[in-house]
Amino acid sequence: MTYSKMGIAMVTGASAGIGAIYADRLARRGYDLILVARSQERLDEVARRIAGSTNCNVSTVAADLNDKADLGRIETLLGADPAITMLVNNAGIGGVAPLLESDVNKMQAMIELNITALTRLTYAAARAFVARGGGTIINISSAVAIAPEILNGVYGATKAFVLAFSLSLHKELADKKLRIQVVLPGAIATNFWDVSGGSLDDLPSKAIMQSDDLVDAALAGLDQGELVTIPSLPDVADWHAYEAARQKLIPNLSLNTSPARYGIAVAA
Ligand SMILES: NC(=O)C1=CN([C@@H]2O[C@H](COP(=O)(O)OP(=O)(O)OC[C@H]3O[C@@H](n4cnc5c(N)ncnc54)[C@H](OP(=O)(O)O)[C@@H]3O)[C@@H](O)[C@H]2O)C=CC1
Ligand SMILES: N[C@@H](C=O)C(=O)O
Repeated sequence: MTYSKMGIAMVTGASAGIGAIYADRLARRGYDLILVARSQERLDEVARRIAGSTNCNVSTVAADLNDKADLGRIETLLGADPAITMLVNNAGIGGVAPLLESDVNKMQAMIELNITALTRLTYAAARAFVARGGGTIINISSAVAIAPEILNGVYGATKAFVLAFSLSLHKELADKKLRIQVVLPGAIATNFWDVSGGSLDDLPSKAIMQSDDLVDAALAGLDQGELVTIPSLPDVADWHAYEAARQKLIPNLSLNTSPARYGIAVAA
C-alpha cells in the first residue's frame, strides 16, 4: 500500500553504498520505498534514517538474491504490488583479481548476483510495469562494461551483460512506456572495494567519486532522458561517437560473404 503519487521504488542492495543513497534521493523525490539486501540490521538503519528525514513510507525485505527462494520472493513482490513503479537493480559484487588468481566458485556467485538476479528481477518488473501502463528500471552497470581490462574480467563481463541487456530492453519496450536507464559508474567510494578484495588507496583520488555525487548525477541523467549515463565522463560527445561507431557496424555484422582480407574465394 502506498500513499505516494510517485508510487514505490524498490532498490536492491539498499543497505549500504550506492543503493542507500538511491533510497535517500528517491524518498526526497516523493517515492515510497522497498529496500532489499541481506542484512536486516543495516536495512533497518537506512530505513530509520530516511523515514526520520522524509515523509516517505519505507519497508524492508531481507533477502539474499543469490538464494533461489529469496529471489523468488522478491520477483513475486514486484508482480504483486501494483504500487511499485520503479526498480533500481543495484545489488552487485565485484572482483579485482585476474583469472588465474580468482576462485571460479566466487565468479559463479558473482554471475548469479550481477546477471541472474538482475535478469529475473527485470523480467518480473518489466512484465508488471507494462501491464500497469508504465514504470522505470534503473540498472547499475559499471565503467568496466566498456573497459573490461581494468578489473576482474568476469566482473567486467557481468557489467557488459547489464549494458547490453539494458540497450535491448530499451529497444523492445520503450514504446510500452517502460523507461530504462543504465548507469556506468567509475570508481566510487563504498565497501565494494573491501568486498572485491581491492583498495581505493591504489587509485588516484581524482579517479574516485563519492556515492552521493554519483547518484545525484545519475538521477540528473534520468531527468534528462538518458538511456546510458556515465556520470564521470566529461564530454558526452565521446559516448555518442562510441555509440555511433557501434551503430555503423550493425548493418555489416551479418553478410553472406567474407571480405577480401581473409582470402576466401567467392563461388562464381
Ligand atoms: N563502488 C564502485 O566503485 C562501483 C560499484 N558499481 C556497482 O554498484 C552497485 C552497488 O555497489 P556499491 O554500493 O559500490 O557496493 P557496496 O558493497 O557498498 O553495496 C552492495 C550492496 O549490495 C548488497 N548485496 C550484496 N550481495 C547481495 C546479495 N547476495 N543479495 C542481496 N543484496 C546483496 C549489500 O548488502 P548486504 O551485504 O546487506 O546484502 C549492499 O547493500 C554494484 O552493482 C556494483 O557493481 C559499479 C561501478 C563502480
Ligand atoms: N566502475 C568501477 C567498478 O565497477 C571502476 O571503474 O573501478
